Amino acid sequence: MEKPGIVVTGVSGRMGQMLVRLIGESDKMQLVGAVERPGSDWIGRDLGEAMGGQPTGVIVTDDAVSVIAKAQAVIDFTTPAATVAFAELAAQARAVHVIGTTGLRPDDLSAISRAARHAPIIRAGNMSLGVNLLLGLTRKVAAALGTDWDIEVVEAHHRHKVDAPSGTALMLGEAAAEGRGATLDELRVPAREGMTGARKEGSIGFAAIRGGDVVGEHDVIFAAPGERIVLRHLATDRAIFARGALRAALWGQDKGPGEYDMMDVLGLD
Ligand SMILES: NC(=O)C1=CN([C@@H]2O[C@H](COP(=O)(O)OP(=O)(O)OC[C@H]3O[C@@H](n4cnc5c(N)ncnc54)[C@H](OP(=O)(O)O)[C@@H]3O)[C@@H](O)[C@H]2O)C=CC1
Ligand SMILES: O=C(O)C1=N[C@H](C(=O)O)C[C@H](O)C1
Repeated sequence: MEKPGIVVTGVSGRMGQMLVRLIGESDKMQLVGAVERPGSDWIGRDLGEAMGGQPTGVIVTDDAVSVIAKAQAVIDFTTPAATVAFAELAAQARAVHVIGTTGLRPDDLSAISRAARHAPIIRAGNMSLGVNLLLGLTRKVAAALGTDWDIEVVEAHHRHKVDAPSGTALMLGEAAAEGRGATLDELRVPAREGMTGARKEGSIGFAAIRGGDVVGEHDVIFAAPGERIVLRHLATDRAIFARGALRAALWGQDKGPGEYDMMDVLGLD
């Protein structure tokens, strides 16, 4: 069988470049397209050269339609608006769409669900094995402890991150809420400031730190009088996310239309 052809969107970005490097090292897939934002100074350049290395023959384009039309998978770590547009294009091409983009709003998620009627979409706010294992642990611990244990999710990321709380923090909050038989919307407390009043029993709080080059750190804190449990994931290399995304692109090749996540890919559910 021929190796699946992959299009990477947002190729000049932190995740885009990491994906291109790992696809170059893989013998299971091939890069067939590199997409950037219209107006980017990478457009029209050889991708390898733009990344500071040898020419690859892949020219960076803003014409996503033409490259996605010949791809088996699109791997997408960009922005919510771009991701919604790519979901429609991938659906038209019946290509697997792997979405790592975070900060998606309810309208974006509805558009993604519509696209998933035509092709498989695999979306996760965190594609690492460690975080996806942590989701299960968080659900279990939350289910085992009563509401006298306060749950707080604290995350830290690099100074360039534009959304908060992180997609991972929200997934961890959802897992904790699920463990308590509720939805996150019911229990979530947004970032605190000012005279907030005392903590509401059973709520789930979030706090975000931004600075330097932190790749991604997440703590789920369970705090009770006299003791605390802290579940922690530390990412020190973006390759963990890219490897998960590549695995998802291959996993999706024989799947029908629908929405999937990394728990499905990793067989963790
Ligand atoms: N699920 C996961 O495991 C992970 C998710 N992420 C998420 O992935 C996203 C990207 O992160 P990161 O790589 O750090 O961000 P970057 O800003 O480094 O990369 C995003 C790239 O997308 C490009 N882009 C923006 N709009 C378009 C468009 N319309 N068409 C094509 N390309 C476009 C940007 O171009 P330009 O800069 O020129 O605007 C940029 O190159 C974020 O939402 C982040 O939270 C990150 C890591 C792991
Ligand atoms: O923007 C990032 O960098 C990351 N984003 C994802 C998130 O929002 O959780 C995943 C990871 O933490 C890195």
